[in-house]
Amino acid sequence: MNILVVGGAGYIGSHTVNLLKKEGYTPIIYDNLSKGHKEAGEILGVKLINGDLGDKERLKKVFSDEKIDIVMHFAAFIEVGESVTAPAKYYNNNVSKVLELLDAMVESNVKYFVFSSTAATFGEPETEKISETHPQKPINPYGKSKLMVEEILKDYDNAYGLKSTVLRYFNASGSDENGLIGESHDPESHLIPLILQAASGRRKSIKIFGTDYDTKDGTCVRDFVHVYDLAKAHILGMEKMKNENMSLNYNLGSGEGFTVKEIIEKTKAITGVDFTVEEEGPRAGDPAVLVADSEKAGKELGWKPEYNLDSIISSAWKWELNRKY
Ligand SMILES: NC(=O)c1ccc[n+]([C@@H]2O[C@H](COP(=O)([O-])OP(=O)(O)OC[C@H]3O[C@@H](n4cnc5c(N)ncnc54)[C@H](O)[C@@H]3O)[C@@H](O)[C@H]2O)c1
Ligand SMILES: O=c1ccn([C@@H]2O[C@H](COP(=O)(O)OP(=O)(O)O[C@H]3O[C@H](CO)[C@H](O)[C@H](O)[C@H]3O)[C@@H](O)[C@H]2O)c(=O)[nH]1
Repeated sequence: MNILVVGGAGYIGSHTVNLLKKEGYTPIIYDNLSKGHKEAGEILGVKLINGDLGDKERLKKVFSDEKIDIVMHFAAFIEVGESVTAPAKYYNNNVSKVLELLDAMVESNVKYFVFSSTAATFGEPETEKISETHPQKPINPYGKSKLMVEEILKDYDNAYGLKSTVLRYFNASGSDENGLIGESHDPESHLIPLILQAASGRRKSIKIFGTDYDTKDGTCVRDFVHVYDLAKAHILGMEKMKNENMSLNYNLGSGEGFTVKEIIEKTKAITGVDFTVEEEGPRAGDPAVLVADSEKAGKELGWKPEYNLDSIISSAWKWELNRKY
């Protein structure tokens, strides 16, 4: 099966490419390298086409030349804070350009689409854990842009029969256990890689954003899920969507929340480094608690996260100490 992985030179896309290849699929990366790393394609030995998501004619040619069966779509801008100050950038890349990709698919008769959505489509949680039936009321343009695509996908299924699997990740973390590929965002805004940069000395400290939340130690609670567990869910979701010719959606997390302070303490224990921690005011747009209810993915896909928090942090630490890009 030939799978076009749009945004496959980025963090989650590249780990999914690696798993797809290991499991016998033929992934081809399509990425404009605005944020991704061409080294990921080279290290994994996978063809990388340098192209933009919004280039419909180019995509149609790629679909035909490479005989593409399925598209996995990871490409997006991903910083919540930036989306508040530069919404046009987010609606353009995360919504308008996705329409070009979807239209290229419809015109080329490519019928299956796997979409990277996010817990940020839910906004402030109304229940302890967030299941697929939780209301979707995003509180920032990033989350809104992802929800818009979810809605567009329902209409494209009704009108054109384009089937999609929507996967809403909670906090993706961890890197390849062998240190082959890993998380490398510029700028980095994610908690675990930033803590590890404080441990390795690339950063002088880690700042805690907010210590007065209504949680057990006053810091935010998040649900961390290993990037290879997410990659596995892409394969399971894709197979079910194709076999049953139906559109699907799942929330993907471990179901367990950890506070920011707990993550820092665990990282100190795993790395053996006692780095500086500073306390700051809260970051705009951060819900206090985000924890997934992933029972539906368990029941329907047989998906269960295999990596715990320790293996998430230690795989990311290995990468931090020996980064290839
Ligand atoms: N990282 C997380 O914790 C997280 C959580 C929930 C959802 N997501 C979603 O998962 C997806 C992947 O996230 P990531 O952390 O791997 O991000 P990333 O920035 O590492 O990867 C995105 C890739 O898309 C490419 N890209 C961006 N715009 C493009 C365009 N117009 N044309 C072609 N390529 C383009 C970039 O060059 C990059 O390689 C995103 O859609 C993100 O919204 C991520
Ligand atoms: O230096 C830092 C960085 C983060 N945090 C805190 O750590 C928690 C996690 O922050 P991240 O930026 O790592 O992750 P988010 O939960 O904000 O967001 C991530 O998950 C979301 C879904 O839950 C979105 O999909 C988004 O793209 C993705 O970055 C937050 O409480 C944040 O305030 C700190 O205290 N210090």
